[in-house]
Amino acid sequence: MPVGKSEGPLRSRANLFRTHPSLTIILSLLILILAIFTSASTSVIPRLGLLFGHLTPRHTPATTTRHVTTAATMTTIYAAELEVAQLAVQRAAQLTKRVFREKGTKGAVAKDDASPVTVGDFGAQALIIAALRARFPHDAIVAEEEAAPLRTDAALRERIWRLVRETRLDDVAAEGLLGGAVADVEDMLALIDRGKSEGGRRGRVWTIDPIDGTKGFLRGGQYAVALALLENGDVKVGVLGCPNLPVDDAAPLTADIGANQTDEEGRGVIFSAVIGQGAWSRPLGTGALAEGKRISMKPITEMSSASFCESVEAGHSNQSEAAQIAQKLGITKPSVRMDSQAKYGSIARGAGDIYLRLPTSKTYQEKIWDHAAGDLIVREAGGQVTDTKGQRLDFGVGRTLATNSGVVAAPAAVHGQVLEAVQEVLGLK
Ligand SMILES: Nc1ncnc2c1ncn2[C@@H]1O[C@H](COP(=O)(O)O)[C@@H](O)[C@H]1OP(=O)(O)O
Ligand SMILES: [Mg+2]
Repeated sequence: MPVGKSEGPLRSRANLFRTHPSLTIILSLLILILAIFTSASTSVIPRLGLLFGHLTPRHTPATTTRHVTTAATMTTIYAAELEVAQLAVQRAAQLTKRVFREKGTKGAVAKDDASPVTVGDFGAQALIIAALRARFPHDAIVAEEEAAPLRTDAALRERIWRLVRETRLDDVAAEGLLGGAVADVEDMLALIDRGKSEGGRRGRVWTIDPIDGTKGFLRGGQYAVALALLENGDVKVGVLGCPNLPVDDAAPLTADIGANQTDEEGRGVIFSAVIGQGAWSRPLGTGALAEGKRISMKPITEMSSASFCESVEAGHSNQSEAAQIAQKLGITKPSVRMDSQAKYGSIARGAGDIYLRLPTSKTYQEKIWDHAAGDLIVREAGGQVTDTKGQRLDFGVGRTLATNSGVVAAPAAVHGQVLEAVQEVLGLK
């Protein structure tokens, strides 16, 4: 092809740009915008969430693929909430694990209601709320602890601040998704006190138990870092970090699962669920989220070989009534006792079958942070969760489950049978 023929148009185009420099600028801008949008699916959109809170993340497509594993990449609904909640729990668990490894009192402080709280509870709560504030700044928060004891105790405050300052995920992008570090001690106190919402049936409310099962934590047993999102009173997202449970979903519940935990390698699991999307487990890590696996409850074919879980603390659940219920059902195995919502996670993945929580007092009201995540995880794994009257747990009443009494959680197919035995023993029929 003659050279002149192909050069002609090129030269005239070059002249056009020389005579109209604004065209060069417009073209460059167009190229830049195109480049941004093609890379947006992997980097830009998730960061917009940091600016616009829950408005953007709710509609985030599978943008966070590197961190969101199978569960979330399949759908966009609550994907950002699920990812942030799991990473926040994973980060908080790094702090609680550090405290757990300390021998002795683990910084235990007496609360007004005589229940213990540790430096781990305060620190984990601050870290989780920091992530929620960064990503979903308009959401309300119902959390177990408040900063008052720290404001009057400088040594305690400093100890917790050191833990908070030093705890971060070892994956820069994951840490970035949580909004980064807490600014200073005052900010830490303010974060802890953001958890004072009254909850209720309207809008988005996160509920946090930074260390569920504090007594188990102090004893060296099971505990959980619990986080759930309620919308108009219903649980939509639930996450439980259980640092002392085996990673393997198929590992049977041993009699000693609730005791003598040493935070050894190979343990630690995150359970998660999103409404209508199933329940998942994955290893509890230190950086980006590990790959998750779908979990489901084990069908009970023979009630005689079923196992049931209950509290270690006899003051939290009536153990003698539970034994009578088990006998009535023909269950032959002794109960598996463990602290915290690790019980919900354990039955959700089929390691155990039934969880009974039988009131020990007429006046105690269960707290929403002690049940919200576990309730959804079990229901999404094929279970049914009610109170001893057979009513669904109502998380829209306020900070407590004021209208419920106890918990009966079992695979859906046998829940009716279990509830009947519960009601017979408790004299509710
Ligand atoms: N009388 C009670 N009945 C039921 N649960 C209780 C009672 N007293 C305390 N709890 C709560 O039980 C939870 C632990 O449950 P589990 O026995 O399954 O590990 C804790 O959050 C604890 O709340 P708190 O932290 O306010 O003491
Ligand atoms: Mg608790």
